[in-house]
Amino acid sequence: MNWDETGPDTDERAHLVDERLDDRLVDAGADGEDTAVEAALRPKDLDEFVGQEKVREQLDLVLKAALARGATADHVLLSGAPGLGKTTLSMIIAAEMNAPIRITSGPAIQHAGDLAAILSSLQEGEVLFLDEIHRMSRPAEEMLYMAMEDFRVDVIVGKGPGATAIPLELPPFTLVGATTRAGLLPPPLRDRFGFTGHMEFYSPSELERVIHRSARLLDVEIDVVGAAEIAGRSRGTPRIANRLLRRVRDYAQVKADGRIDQEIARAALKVYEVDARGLDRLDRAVLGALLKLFGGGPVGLSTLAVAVGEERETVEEVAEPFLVREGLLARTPRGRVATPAAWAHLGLVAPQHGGKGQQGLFGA
Ligand SMILES: Nc1ncnc2c1ncn2[C@@H]1O[C@H](COP(=O)(O)OP(=O)(O)OP(=O)(O)O)[C@@H](O)[C@H]1O
Ligand SMILES: [Mg+2]
Repeated sequence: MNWDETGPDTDERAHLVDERLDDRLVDAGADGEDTAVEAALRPKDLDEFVGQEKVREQLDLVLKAALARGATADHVLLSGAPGLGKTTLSMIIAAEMNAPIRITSGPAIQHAGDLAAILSSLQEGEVLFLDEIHRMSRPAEEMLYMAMEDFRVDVIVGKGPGATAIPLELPPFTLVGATTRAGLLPPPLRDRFGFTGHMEFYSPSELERVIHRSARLLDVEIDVVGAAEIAGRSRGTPRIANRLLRRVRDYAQVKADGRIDQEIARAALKVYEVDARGLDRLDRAVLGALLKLFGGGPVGLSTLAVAVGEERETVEEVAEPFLVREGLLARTPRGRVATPAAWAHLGLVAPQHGGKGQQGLFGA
């Protein structure tokens, strides 16, 4: 039997993975605590927004030009991994345009009627932020095409053969769509955005600036090396940087005088098992199994998952993306393979022949 046919479907899988992510300090998704404090840490205008130079510069032009023309800004699509600042940027767009913002998300719009209700209540120039836009229902998506292009929706009245479409004019508005999966957007939708900003991972020095800024807002004293230490472990993601900062602050308050320096940051992140490159226990378990049990691979995903006592999905979707991004692990047609950097990172010595021992063929 094919595992894929009997395994959980995509939604169940996402749920499984979500649960698994909940207790991870280095997960880029927002947890309850993040949501509560993020509002306070969000930059309020483009100047305060750290990094993303290209997107910022391009967006600045789009917005300034619209303001100068006294027009509503073009629709904006923001794509990028979780925690890189899409929601933040959408709020900045509204602020820069001196416009109100309405916030909703793809999963919240089940029926086209839900979207019609939102669209028809927009004010002129309002920013509509549609988070997770790739998760909208098909009929809503089609309604959105027309709304974006012609500022018009057809409201269907009645059912069956007697149903009639009543066209409804909409005031001009700016749609800001956000997605972590730009590839899942149907091309007709993607094409209707006047501007698409791809958010990149942040450099360590950009994250240092994020950390210093947040520390100021949280009223925490932190020195340059302490901030660098946290930045280096934040996986290129401001949300993780802010979260690690809060955990290090806890440690500094309980174990020291509240000030954060390199020593405090290191000791705190040791307690939370986030290593110098930002790998946590799960990441290291996967990498450790690959190296110690399978000689660096190649080994199949299922075998690797069993070896670390995790679900396949957890290994594939939670641990691997970052390991691949860091150049520690490669996915090959024959299975998972560790890179020389992985051996070095775990302080192990690779066997001769580049680690492609015969034992690796078992799981492939
Ligand atoms: N460029 C930035 N400068 C400073 N802080 C930032 C920046 N980008 C993001 N942050 C901080 O990171 C946190 C997460 O950002 P945000 O919620 O905008 O991410 P997101 O891309 O919308 O994530 P998700 O995909 O999970 O919705 C915010 O609290 C914000 O303070
Ligand atoms: Mg968001």
